[in-house]
Amino acid sequence: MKSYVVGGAVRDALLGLPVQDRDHVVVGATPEAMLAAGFRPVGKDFPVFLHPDTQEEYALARTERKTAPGYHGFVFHTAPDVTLEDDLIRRDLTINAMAQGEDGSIVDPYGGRRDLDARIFRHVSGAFAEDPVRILRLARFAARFPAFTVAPETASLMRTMVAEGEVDALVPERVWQELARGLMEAHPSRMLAVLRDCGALARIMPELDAFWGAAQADKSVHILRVIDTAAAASHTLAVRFAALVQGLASQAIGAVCRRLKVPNDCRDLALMTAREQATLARALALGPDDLVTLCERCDGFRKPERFLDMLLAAECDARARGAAAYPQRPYLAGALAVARAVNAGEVAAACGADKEQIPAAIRRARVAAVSAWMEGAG
Ligand SMILES: Nc1ccn([C@@H]2O[C@H](COP(=O)(O)OP(=O)(O)OP(=O)(O)O)[C@@H](O)[C@H]2O)c(=O)n1
Repeated sequence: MKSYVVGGAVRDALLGLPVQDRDHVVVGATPEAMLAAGFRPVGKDFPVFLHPDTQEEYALARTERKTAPGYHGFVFHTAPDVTLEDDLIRRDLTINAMAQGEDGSIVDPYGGRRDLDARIFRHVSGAFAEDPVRILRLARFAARFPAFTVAPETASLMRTMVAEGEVDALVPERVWQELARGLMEAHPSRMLAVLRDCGALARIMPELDAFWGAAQADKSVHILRVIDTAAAASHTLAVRFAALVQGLASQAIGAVCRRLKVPNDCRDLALMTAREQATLARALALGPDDLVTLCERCDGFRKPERFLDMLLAAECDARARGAAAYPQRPYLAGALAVARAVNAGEVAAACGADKEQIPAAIRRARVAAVSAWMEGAG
């Protein structure tokens, strides 16, 4: 039996990047031999084992064949006569289809090194088309490695796959998982551009895809800028998602979130940011009463972090439009802090037995505090 490091670990090492996880392929072994060597079985779908000491994953070399649409329609074949080349040819991209032997030598039957040097995403074989997740993976890799371009034959294959409905067969969880990972990369705009080019964006998020319509050409340029602005500021996933979709109507955001099963925190922040856009734009002109109303409407007293996240997402939009600064953010954060500092317990106690008066009294105290703060600041 022989084992090799494969996939992302080889790619990243050759790119001079830190290697996170090392996956291994084992050739010439059987499950029984792995167990006898002390490996622990983990694979439900595939024969995968954990190394007894390093806990790294070792998979038996396998071939795969698609039998039905969607993510689960695969049968795999594993046997001691499945070669390393057999295993590598079923993989997605040439840059992910290299292996490294225990002696350090690189096994590269499909031109991965050449494509890595030329910064090209190229599919290894027709097997790429058997797994539509790979379209999303490629788009996500584009967000991570922005200098790479898509090989013309791979771009063409992806367009065919999309046209044949492959992307529609993906489960929402899987789509969101890849999108979310891509949004967290350094250049998410590249992911959107790749998805747009192959037609997948129109299937996954037609609401955003419409921004590329002729009359709206500058809108697409803007969202690409917004999302990269959010990434450059290292914002959280929720902020990045809100930054991305804030230009959509609430209904459209709701539709995207339902379709992709977007987590609640991302959805809620996106809806709130879109809803408050106009108010945030004129925040500096709001009076104390309106400022407190805004904080209340956004549930800022109970969820101040989300309020601040909304300001971050809105700031990305302003900066992507060329604003050198976004004074609304410190201003509204300041107003919320002052209003939150009002001791609601004390105000309530001062109301005595008249409990119905409490909410109005707390509100008055908050407005008074914000008003005093504005005078002090002004
Ligand atoms: N749909 C998929 C998923 C994975 N792979 C192969 O399995 C390897 C490991 O997959 P994974 O760990 O998901 O990705 P990495 O390439 O390691 O990338 P990342 O750095 O994002 O983990 C990939 O390199 C690729 O060879 C594939 O061909 N098709």
